[in-house]
Formats: sequence, C-alpha cells, structure tokens
Amino acid sequence: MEVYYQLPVLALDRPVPKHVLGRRGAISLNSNASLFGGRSPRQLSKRRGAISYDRTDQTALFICLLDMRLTGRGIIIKSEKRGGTKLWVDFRLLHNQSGVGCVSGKRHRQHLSLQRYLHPIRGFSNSSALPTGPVAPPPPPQRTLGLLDQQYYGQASVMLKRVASWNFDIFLFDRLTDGINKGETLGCVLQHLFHKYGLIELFGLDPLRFHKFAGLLQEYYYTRNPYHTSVHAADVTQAMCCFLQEPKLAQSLTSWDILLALLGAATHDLSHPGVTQDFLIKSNHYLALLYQDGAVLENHHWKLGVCILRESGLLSHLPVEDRLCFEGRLNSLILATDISKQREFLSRFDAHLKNDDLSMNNGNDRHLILQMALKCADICNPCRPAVISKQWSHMVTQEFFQQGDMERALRQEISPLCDRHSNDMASIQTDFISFVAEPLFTQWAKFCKSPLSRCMLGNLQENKRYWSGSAP
Ligand SMILES: Nc1ncnc2c1ncn2[C@@H]1O[C@@H]2COP(=O)(O)O[C@H]2[C@H]1O
Repeated sequence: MEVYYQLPVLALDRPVPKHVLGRRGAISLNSNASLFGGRSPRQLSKRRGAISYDRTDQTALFICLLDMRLTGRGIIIKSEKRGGTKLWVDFRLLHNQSGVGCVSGKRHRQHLSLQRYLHPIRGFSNSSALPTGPVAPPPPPQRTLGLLDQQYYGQASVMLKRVASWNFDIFLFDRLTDGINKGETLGCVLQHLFHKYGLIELFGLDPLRFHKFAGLLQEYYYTRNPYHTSVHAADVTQAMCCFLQEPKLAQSLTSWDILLALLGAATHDLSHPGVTQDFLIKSNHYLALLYQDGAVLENHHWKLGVCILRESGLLSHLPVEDRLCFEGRLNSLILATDISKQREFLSRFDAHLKNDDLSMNNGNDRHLILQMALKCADICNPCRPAVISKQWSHMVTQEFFQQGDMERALRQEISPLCDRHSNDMASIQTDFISFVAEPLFTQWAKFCKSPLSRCMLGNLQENKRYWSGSAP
C-alpha cells in the first residue's frame, strides 16, 4: 500500500535562488528519506518521492513522499551543487499518525501546493529565503507552534477540501489552525461549511456579523475542559456535515434545515461547565435553579446560542417570525442531545421505523431526523477511526475523573464513572459503547443504510473490541 504523507506545507518569502535548484529546476534531497528531486510524478512509482517547484510560482515547493518512514524531525533539502545551500523542511506534524493519508491501491497524484505568504515567515524573514550553511534544527515545538502553523495554513485549507470525510482528523486540523488564529477551529469549520452550502448568499448573511458570531462561539466554549471544548463542537459540526451528505437527507433537506443543523451542532454544548447536571443540582448551581433542574445543561447551551445569534445580529435581517421559529427549532434540536432522555427518544424513533412512516417531505419528520443526526454527531467519537476515537475516550474520561476529584474535595457523593480510584477508562468505554452508542447508531443505520453507517458501526465494533480487551 502506498502511503503518502500529508506534508506540512512550507512557503518561502521570496523565490528559491537559482543556485539552489538543480539543472531541471528541482532540488535533490540529502536526507534519510533518500529522495530524488526533479522526477516527474509518473516516475514516482520507481522513486521514493520528489520535490520540485512550480516555475510559475517560484515561492512554492511541491513535495510528495512515498511509502517511507521518516525518522528524526525532518529533512534537509540540499542543492545539487556541492556544498550548496540547505533548506530545513520540518515534519514534526507528520509523526502524529493521523497526519498520514493512506492511499491504498490508488495513486494519489495530487501534490500539495504550498501557500505564498503575504508576509515573510518568522525564522526566515531576516535572512535569505534559504539559510546558508547547516540548518540548525528548529527550536522545541512549543516555541515554534506559531511558526509551524504559519507554515501549515495551506495544509489546513487542503484538509478542508475533505471536510465531508469521516476520517477527518479534527485534532490535526485544530493544531494546524490554532496557532494562527488562537483556536478558531470551530469558526473555520463552520465558515467553510456555510460557504459549502451557500448559506451566506441564500440567507443574505453579513460576513462581518458571521465573523462576530464565530468569535462569540469560540469565546463561550471553555478551553479548560478536558472534553467539552470548541474542538468537540467542531467535531460534532463536521460529523453533522457528513450526515447532511447522506443521499437520504441531502435530496430532501431545505436550506433552513441545513442552517439549523450546522448552527445546532456548533452551539449544542456552548459554555459547558465540564460537569454533569447532577453535579450542578447537588451544588445548588445557579443554572440548576434557573432551569428548575430540568435539562439544565441543554437549556443553558440553547439559551446562550440564541443570545449570541441575537448579539451578533447574524439573523437580525430576517423576518421576526422566521427568527422566532428558528430559535424554537434550535431549542428542540439541542434539547434532543440530553443523553438522559435517549431511551425514550429511541423508542419513539423506533416506532416510526417499524411503521415506516417517516417522510422526508414532512417538516416535522425532517426535524426528528435532524434531532437524531445531532444525537449521533454528539456521541460519534466511538465511531471514529481508532487513532482519533482513543483521543476522545481519554479526554472524556479525564473530564469525568476531574468532576470526581471535585466531589471528593467537596465531600460529596462521587457521581457514577467519576471516581478515578474505582473506575477505569476501558470499562467506561466498553459500557458507553454497549449501552449508549451502539443502540443509537444501530437505529441510525436502520434508517440510513449507507457506506458511512456501515463504516461507523465497523469502527464502533473495532473500538469496542479494543476496550473490552477482545481485540487481537
Ligand atoms: N467516549 C465516551 N465515553 C463515555 N461517555 C461519553 C463518551 N462520549 C460522550 N460521552 C458522554 O455522552 C454525553 C453526551 O452529552 P454531553 O455532551 O453533555 O456529555 C457526553 C458525555 O458525558
């Protein structure tokens, strides 16, 4: 199987000096990757990779690596001439397996073009485009995150082209965008999807108001939560996009449905405090009092979603009756994510499946299906590929244990699953998959028989085998 690395992209702030390029306008590499430059893609099958540059855009390098394991932190590009200049291409992001794009069987000829930057990249700006002499390895990651992200913005935009892929790695995307705009991952995904579905034009949305809305969204997700952060919201929004692409939905959903689905996903956990409703009730939290102990978190998420919609003015140009109807539908969509109501929700949905009476032409039925889709998107992490799913498992377990530590400190009874001394991640995951995720996705697959549903159930079973210890 050919394995192509999704290379981080490297942009230069001025054309590559002629003396660096080889005879054919390419660059040979002197590295453990033993790459040869200047080969045309058709020769790639015999070569292990190529780096060449686009004559029309001499600040862009095209890099393609084949089926190799990179050691160290990157490669040094060395001009073909003896003792020539060297260029450091950093592969640190690649060492995260999720950065690998597997292309089993088919040739992935697409090169990743590089982004030209309007301003010089830090670290290259006060020297020639290519540093002379041996290139010192870059400083430790934490100091170069900004530089790394500056280099990889182009990679983020390449990833967004595959936003409807179930294997989309939100964690890689978050790293690629975070350093540039201080964690606007959710805003980036939502903005891309709004353009993908033409919602800006269809609803006459003001780009500045959208930008303000996205900024408020980001602001009202707490970064200190191990799990309930804007990255979770971005993941749920991306999952919702995958469901909206399902033929059974795509052919019938209206633009209002799509607007509701995306905004519902983006706002569904707004200002989540990282603790459960029971904790809020036990500690007499004002939210529990405000919402009379009923769907406290979900009502809070929804109310805040309405507040930032109104504060940003995103929909303020629409007729008031449309806005109020939208806010009401947003409420019932977000309230559907209350996991404590899942059993009754599934029995209701199951009755429809048995009667086969759901019609995509019926607005109420479409709304019920969107509720089901958001429920699935909200807890889809066990259905993601293992390397991504395990990261979510770790985060959600840490959030449970963090709550248990607080309850222990407050001398309160420790909530189920939250005592780190009597619970373990594997059993929490096995039970969650068996008793919560599996029933939901099994029912979703009955309604939406598709390759995606089969893929999700397959990942679910694989992850269940892993956590239950029955995986080989
Ligand atoms: N992988 C998981 N393991 C255990 N619980 C989970 C997992 N993913 C989601 N959840 C729980 O499912 C809940 C859905 O609603 P919340 O997002 O409020 O909180 C979520 C978590 O408590």
